[in-house]
Amino acid sequence: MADLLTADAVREELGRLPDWSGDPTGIGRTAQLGSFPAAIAVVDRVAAVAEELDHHPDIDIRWRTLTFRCVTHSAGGVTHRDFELARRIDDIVRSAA
Ligand SMILES: C[C@H](O)[C@H](O)[C@H]1CNC2=NC(N)=NC(=O)C2=N1
Repeated sequence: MADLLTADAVREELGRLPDWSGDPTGIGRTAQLGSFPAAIAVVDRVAAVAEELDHHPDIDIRWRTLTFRCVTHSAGGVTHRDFELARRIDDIVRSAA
């Protein structure tokens, strides 16, 4: 099981990810894409990465605004795997924007 990060460690990692906020119970970001199909294309790419990492974000879809939340359910909080996934989500959003 992956190790839970402390509140300090979560704060430090969040300092490197300006679009993300959160605490040891979860981290999240929103992303507004240009259209609903563009948002769904991002979700599709995130799905592929989630399968690759075997780590899956919670995703809320509202027209062209996506909200991602990352938490390691099996650990009951935030781990390094959530930050790895968050960075991969940022890469995808960046290349789609
Ligand atoms: C069996 C498989 O590794 C687990 O169920 C994985 C799948 N994806 C997951 N994703 C997230 N975010 N947390 C988990 O605990 C988790 N567990």
